Amino acid sequence: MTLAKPHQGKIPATVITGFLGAGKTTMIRNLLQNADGKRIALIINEFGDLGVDGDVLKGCGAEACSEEDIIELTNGCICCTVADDFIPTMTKLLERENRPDHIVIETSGLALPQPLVAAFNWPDIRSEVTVDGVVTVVDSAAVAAGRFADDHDRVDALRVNDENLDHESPLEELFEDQLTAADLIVLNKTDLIDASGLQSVREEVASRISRKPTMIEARNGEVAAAILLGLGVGTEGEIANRKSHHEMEHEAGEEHDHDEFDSFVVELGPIAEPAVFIDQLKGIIAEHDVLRLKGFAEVPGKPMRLLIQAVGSRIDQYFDRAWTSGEMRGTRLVVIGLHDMNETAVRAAISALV
Ligand SMILES: Nc1nc2c(ncn2[C@@H]2O[C@H](COP(=O)(O)OP(=O)(O)OP(=O)(O)O)[C@@H](O)[C@H]2O)c(=O)[nH]1
Repeated sequence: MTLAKPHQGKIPATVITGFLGAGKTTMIRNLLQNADGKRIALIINEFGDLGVDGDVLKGCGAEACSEEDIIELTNGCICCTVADDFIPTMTKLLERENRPDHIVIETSGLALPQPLVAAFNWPDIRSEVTVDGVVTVVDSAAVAAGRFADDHDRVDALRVNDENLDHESPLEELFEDQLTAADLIVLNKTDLIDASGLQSVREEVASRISRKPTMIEARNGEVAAAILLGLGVGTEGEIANRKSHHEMEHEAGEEHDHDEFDSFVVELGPIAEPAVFIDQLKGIIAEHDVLRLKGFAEVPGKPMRLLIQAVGSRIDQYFDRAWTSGEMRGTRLVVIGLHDMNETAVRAAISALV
């Protein structure tokens, strides 16, 4: 007698999480371009108002995922809008005649994966979909630089202004919460550190979780589709044992929110000298400890728009596609930082560059 597998017939869903700029969108883009014939539906959740990730992925031209299979959830972090946004989106997706082979969900870099994974236990979802696995992408260079460990001074400073701030460093906590949820950890950006740095990153990551999920290394999120989409875990059944700091605090009567982080959009005119602009932007990011900055710029005389991606003060830029005829040209950048970031000063400094 063969026993039916518990997940048989259900659509597998992979949850991709990881801190701001770790390389989630890059990994998904690579996945869509190498999806081994699978039809993938993509749900993208982003912190910040510009929808840059969705735009990057829609532009990647992969057959595995047509534009109508890319659904953007922009109404805040997915972990806080599960009932209002995520469940109705999933229900609609499941009602489609032409169902996907696999669902991939990119959480915002600030989201806690736990409430999202727990939502797969809702009866209407559970009967149709299972969580194949949670993949946590790690920016190895940021870990090696102490991004998630050494901001205790900053937290102490924040605490002086906000006596309700009872957590350890918000970055450190979030980093641990995203690792705690993982079935697979991808140590990304290995091109930016050497072998001994990478070994320290492995040790640091391992020290922050009690379970031992598989860790693999990657550059530019290049991980085979068979690995990413073949974990077969059924994580919804295990997530109750992978509690986040926030869930533990919630059980103690505290609410969860994202007040520790802030984002805003800066709109500018054309950028005449991109190289000079980027160079000066680096200085502003470092001075104000901006965590993430991304968006598109208009360069006079160029038919293409310039994609600008900053993670800390490391900035990538390239012309990603031509402006379309109906599109409003201009420069729009989303800026994300901790809630004590001085928005007025950052806005003024960036605006003064043009
Ligand atoms: N050097 C290097 N850069 C990388 C690698 N992976 C991604 N990047 C760059 O890092 C930046 C952020 O990558 P994304 O894929 O947008 O990161 P993300 O996790 O989706 O970011 P958020 O959605 O904002 O949280 C981009 O400029 C990427 O090109 C890598 O392995 N090495």
